[in-house]
This record gives sequence, structure tokens and C-alpha cells, in this order.
Amino acid sequence: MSTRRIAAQVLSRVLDDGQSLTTALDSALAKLESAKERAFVQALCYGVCRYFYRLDFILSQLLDKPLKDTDIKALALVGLYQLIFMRVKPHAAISETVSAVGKKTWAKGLINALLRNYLRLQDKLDAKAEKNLSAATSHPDWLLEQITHSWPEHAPQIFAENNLQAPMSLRVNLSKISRDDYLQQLNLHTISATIATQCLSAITLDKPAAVELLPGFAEGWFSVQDCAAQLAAELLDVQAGDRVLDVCAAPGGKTAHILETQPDVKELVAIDIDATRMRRVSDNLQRLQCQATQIIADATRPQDWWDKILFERILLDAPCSALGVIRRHPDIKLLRRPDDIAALQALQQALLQAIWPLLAQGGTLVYATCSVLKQENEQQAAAFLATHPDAIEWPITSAWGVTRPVGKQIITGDLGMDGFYYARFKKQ
Ligand SMILES: C[S@@+](CC[C@H](N)C(=O)[O-])C[C@H]1O[C@@H](n2cnc3c(N)ncnc32)[C@H](O)[C@@H]1O
Repeated sequence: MSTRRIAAQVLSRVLDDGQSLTTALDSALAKLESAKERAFVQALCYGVCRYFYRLDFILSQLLDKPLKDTDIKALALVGLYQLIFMRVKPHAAISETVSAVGKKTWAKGLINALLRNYLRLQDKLDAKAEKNLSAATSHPDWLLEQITHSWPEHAPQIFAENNLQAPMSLRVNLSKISRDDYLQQLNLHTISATIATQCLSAITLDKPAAVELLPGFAEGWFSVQDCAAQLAAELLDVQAGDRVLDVCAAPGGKTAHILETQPDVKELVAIDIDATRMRRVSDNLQRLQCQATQIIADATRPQDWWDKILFERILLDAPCSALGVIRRHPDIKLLRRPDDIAALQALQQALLQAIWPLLAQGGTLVYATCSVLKQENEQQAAAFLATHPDAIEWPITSAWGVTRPVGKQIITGDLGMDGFYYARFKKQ
């Protein structure tokens, strides 16, 4: 089947069924044997999601009435994406996209006319898109409002960063190899990379690469993880002999990092509500040769799973809107709904309230999200402090991030990092 048709089918699943791009793409790519074809389908799907609001605006200018057939609409967007953002020759982009229509032959003339009209009116349409903020930044209106409300000065940076491809960063497993030695290994394999000085274990590759092509993946020398996410384990400051609780742990990136940094914990308990995601924790720990007690349960109900033994350290990597990682998952712009934010806020606060009693006196809790919205971040932390007199903030004094009344915010793209928020509390 034509690669363009496969891409359109994947995009239909995202647009119509609300499937995540990763899920929809994984099953489609598995059927393609050629690496070149897989890369092309992936580039089309990511590109259309990234620039959906711009492409959709232009499409609406080319049509008298909206296209009801999602497959054909997705194909039209795939066609426009090639003409605007890819180096495919226009005549090839148009003819291949028209052939990808398949059995819906009624749409051939339509796709052909749409794409040719775009080329004819390109300058005028592009200028019109630039004047419409949603089209110019490729974000839905509600998201523009939310982000601007949280970060009026930083909003243009966030919108621009959200449309870029994130760098590929590695977390070196310091229990197996030092960061300098791993950098040397990369150099020996002629892979250019630099040390990310804001974290102790991070290396950022100059160009993304398949993990199997990097030295020591099977041996557990490294994992792929953004630098911002690598700060969680450092902030938690786990000591030998601590009992540690990792709440909302799946797929286990931070669980493994804690164990790599402090292998002499008394016990690490990793809990998550999602059994499928929890299986990935097991896989990750196995590759990295680390061990944790795994519990599949609702963390807001400790009465169902807690053994009444307190923890010296708790990491709450809360479920959130993930608006700080849009550059990695551009489909978030299509799938997230305004109502999701309030529901997530309620869950975040419920988790904080439920977990706090499990922390020992003198213990530390780190609250983290990969969101840039204040209502999921500093406002949650402030509300928690206001209702918990036994909690005090342990300020984060790092050079990275923007210091907030409570906690620190990393704005998407700062030092090349994902958008993240951290607050750290001690129990007195
Ligand atoms: C941000 S992700 C965690 C990422 C993980 N800490 C890591 O570093 O790989 C949030 C997780 O919260 C889990 N979750 C959501 N609601 C939960 C609940 N009530 N109890 C436990 N886990 C929950 C989700 O299944 C999801 O895996």
C-alpha cells in the first residue's frame, strides 16, 4: 500500500478515534519492511500533527465546505504538508498523493485540485495563515490562551519550541560506567555528543540515533531520557538505607534512575495504576539489572496497598497534561481537551494528599510534572503547602529553571530541555 495512504490512515486514527500517534503508528510501521518507507510515514505523521492547525487552516481556505471524510481530509493534509514542509518535488507530491486515494475514486479530482490550487495561491494563503495566531503557531486557541495565561512573556518561546524536534538525550547508568567513559565510547563509534552540564548523568547526541546502534544498550549502559526528567532523581537526594516510594512510576524511567544513582536503598516501591505500562517497568529494570517492588494499584488509596512502613523519600511524578513534551508528542495538541486540565488538577491534588502521610518525619517528597501550566504546578504546590502545616519547602537552588513562589519551572527549550516543573517538600 502507498506510504501516503498509510500515513493518512494513521492520522485518521488520531483525528477520529483519539488514538495516540505512538499507538497508531506502531501498528502501521510494523507492517512495513523498508526502513526508508517507515521513516517517510513517520515523518509525514509527525509533521502533520506538528503543523495540523496551520495545514487545517490552509485547507479550510481551499474548500467551500469542510471535508467530512476523515481519510480524505488526512490525505489532503499529507499532501499539503509535503508541499509546504518537505523537499518532495511538487509534481511528485501531487501525483503520489492523488494515487493514494485508493478506492474512494471520487476524491481524486478533489485532492488534485486542492493541491494545485495551493501551489497557485501559496503566497496569499501563507500570508493569511501568518495573520491567524492559531495557524501561525499551529496550536488550538484554547491552548494558546492557557499557555499565554501561565507564561505571557515566555509563550512565544514555548509555541516555537513545541514545533521543533526535541534533541535525543541519554542517561548514562553511573552504576556501570562513568559519563566521561561513555562519551569516549560514543566518540570511538564516531557519534558526536556533548555532556549536558545541568545533570550529572546526561549526554545529548548531536543527531538522534537508533538505540541499537549506540554502544552498550543491551548491557544497560544508558537509557534514553530527556535531561529535565533526569533532574528528578538528583532532587530526591536518596541516601543509602532509605525506603523510597516512586508514585506513578510507569514506564519506570525515574525508578531506574534512582536505583542507578543509589543502589544501596533499603527498598524501592514503584506503584502505578496501569498494568500494561507497569510491564515496561519490569522490562526496563531487567535490562538495567535493577530491582524494585512493583505494585499495580490506585495510589490515591494507600489503604489498599500500603504496608504501614514509612518512606524516607517519595517521588510523585504526577499524571499531567504533558504540555511540556509536545515537541516529542505533537499529537497532544490534537488530543488534549480543555476539560482535561481540571480533571488532572483534581487527581494531582488527590495523589499529593493521599501520599503525604506515608512520608517519615524529616523525609523528602518531590512533586514533578512535565507540564508548563501553573495550575498543575506551582498552584498545586502552594495549595498543598497551605493545607499541610507539617510540610515545608526545601528550595531548589539550581542554576537551571525559573524560580517560582514554590518550586522551579523549566520552560520548554531552556538548555534544550523539555518543559518540566519540580517542587520539593520536607516533613517537619
Ligand atoms: C508522568 S507518567 C509517569 C512517568 C514515570 N514516572 C517515568 O519516569 O517513567 C504518569 C503515570 O501516572 C499513572 N497514574 C495515573 N493515575 C494514577 C493513580 N491514581 N495511581 C497510580 N498511578 C497513576 C499513569 O498510569 C502514568 O503511568
